Amino acid sequence: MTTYNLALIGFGGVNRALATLIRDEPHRFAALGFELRVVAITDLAFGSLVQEEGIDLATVLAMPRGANFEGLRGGSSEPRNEEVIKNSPADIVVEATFTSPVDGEPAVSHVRWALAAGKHVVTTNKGPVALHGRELNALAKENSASFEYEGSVMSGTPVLRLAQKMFEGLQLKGVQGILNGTSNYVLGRMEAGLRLGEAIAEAQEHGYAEADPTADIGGSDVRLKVAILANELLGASLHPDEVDTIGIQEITSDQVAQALANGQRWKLIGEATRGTDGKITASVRPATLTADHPLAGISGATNAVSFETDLLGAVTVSGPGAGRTETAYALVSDIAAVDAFINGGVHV
Ligand SMILES: NC(=O)C1=CN([C@@H]2O[C@H](COP(=O)(O)OP(=O)(O)OC[C@H]3O[C@@H](n4cnc5c(N)ncnc54)[C@H](O)[C@@H]3O)[C@@H](O)[C@H]2O)C=CC1
Ligand SMILES: N[C@@H](CC=O)C(=O)O
Repeated sequence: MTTYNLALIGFGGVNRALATLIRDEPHRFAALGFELRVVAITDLAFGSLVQEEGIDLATVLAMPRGANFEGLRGGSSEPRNEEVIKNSPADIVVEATFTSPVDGEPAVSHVRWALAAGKHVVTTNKGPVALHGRELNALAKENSASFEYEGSVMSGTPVLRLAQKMFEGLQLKGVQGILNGTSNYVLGRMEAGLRLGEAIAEAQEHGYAEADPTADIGGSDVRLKVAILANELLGASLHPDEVDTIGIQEITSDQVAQALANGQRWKLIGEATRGTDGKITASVRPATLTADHPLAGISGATNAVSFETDLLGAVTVSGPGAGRTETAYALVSDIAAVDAFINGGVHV
């Protein structure tokens, strides 16, 4: 059976959930026809660790926050990201550091270094895809490497591959969705009477929120996702700055209660639409939806996206939009796509 060597860049909620799956559920990967070995980890907090024969995941997963890799063989308290990405014996670089909605860094550099070195990249980080997707896909092609990012939109729910594979022969006219788990969770908890700050703290505990949750609440997380959907599925060349964005930060508990009393729910809606002139316009804004709207019933960290098609009308997909293990699954599906790429199988 093929063994893929992984370098985990970022050892927070998502990559720790992936490491836990690799440690506890090797049969899941064996069923896909490969096994996974983590040969390197880097993280701002833990430093870096390289062990060619494979890192003992039980040991590193048991390390508390505040500890670092110095003292372990091949370990350092410095996060030597560039050295690890370029020189470790990893076949696949798993990028799950923090998302910058402004310039995508440091993740953009991580992805560039890996692809330029001919290493495959799987990532849940929206920044590189939304801000530099075209350039990075070209770099991947140039270096015969695979660049996979299913988890950049709607966590483990496979919206990108589903639309790319299953909507063949249809024309997509637009997409509209609830694309942020944290804000949707927060709005639901405000309906239950919590204050905004209390609800955000709960979302952080569940692992839904960004490192800086103003990205969730202020709409910049959805702006990146809308740009990705527009560029990947509608053939646009949209920069996230071109997506008019209003978040939910100004929505008050009174407004939430008032809407409920009127049979409505506040939702943060991201959309991209192809106009009659072919131009794609996109926006993110809060809206009150009546109960009969297909997105009104989407609660908690669940997300949903409606694809507006020419022959079927609206096709709506819903599923987890955030969560550590749910997002780690996106990486599993991306690694399976890398495997298919390497073996000349079906690859989107
Ligand atoms: N948690 C979720 O539900 C989802 C997360 N994502 C994305 O996945 C990525 C990871 O998310 P989480 O694991 O939840 O975040 P997290 O905040 O738990 O972990 C990120 C880790 O990256 C490390 N890090 C930050 N900058 C670094 C640098 N320059 N070098 C090395 N390490 C660095 C941090 O120390 C932290 O341990 C983010 O980009 C996020 O937007 C995407 C979909 C869903
Ligand atoms: N913080 C994001 C995580 C996934 O992208 C969210 O809440 O949706």
